[in-house]
Amino acid sequence: MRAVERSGGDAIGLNFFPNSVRYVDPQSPATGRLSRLANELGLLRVGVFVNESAERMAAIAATVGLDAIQLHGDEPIESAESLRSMGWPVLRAIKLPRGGFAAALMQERSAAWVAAGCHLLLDVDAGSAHGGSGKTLDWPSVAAWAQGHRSVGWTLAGGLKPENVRRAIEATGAVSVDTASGVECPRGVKDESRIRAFIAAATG
Ligand SMILES: O=C(O)c1ccccc1N[C@@H]1O[C@H](COP(=O)(O)O)[C@@H](O)[C@H]1O
Repeated sequence: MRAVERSGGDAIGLNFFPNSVRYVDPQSPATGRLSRLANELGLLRVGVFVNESAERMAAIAATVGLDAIQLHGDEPIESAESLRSMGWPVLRAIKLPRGGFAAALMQERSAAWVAAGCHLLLDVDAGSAHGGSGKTLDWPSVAAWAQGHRSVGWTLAGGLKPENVRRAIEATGAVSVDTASGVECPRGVKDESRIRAFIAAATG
């Protein structure tokens, strides 16, 4: 976490999906300590959830101390509306095919979430794993959609790593990027040098 802050990163993700290799227990004192340290370092704390009720997400967010909630499953739009009405910033993962996709598909999958006040997180459809696939999107397709939707807030995710994040930014015009597996070695364990290299490549 200190590597994120020292290198100029601005957020961390706390993953509350029990099937994920990155899962952290919301009841564990260690998770609360992690959250407090992130807050002291000025990092935004994003909770990653899959198919939890809005009430449970809000309760975990309040207990652990989160700044935003990332919906990365098949949640209904009502979950986002409910969280937004409670004042929580919401990021909605829009899961897209690996190959090229039409801007109309992206529009169809994202319009209601934008209308509900969500920030979009564009990721590859990882099936039952939901996220953390390490696979990249078709960046030209992302760029084609983004050019027509300049007022929409979005973040690029999906297989980003030190070796490709600069190319991804240049190809898509992303102003914010997110990664999970791309800064790990071995899988599931964050690697300080990869975090530094990722942020340097993204911001350089
Ligand atoms: O990381 C996970 O295990 C995960 C599980 C379930 C939902 C989301 C998850 N992570 C998110 O997936 C994207 C892409 O990950 P990657 O960079 O391709 O490894 C990432 O932004 C995480 O927020």
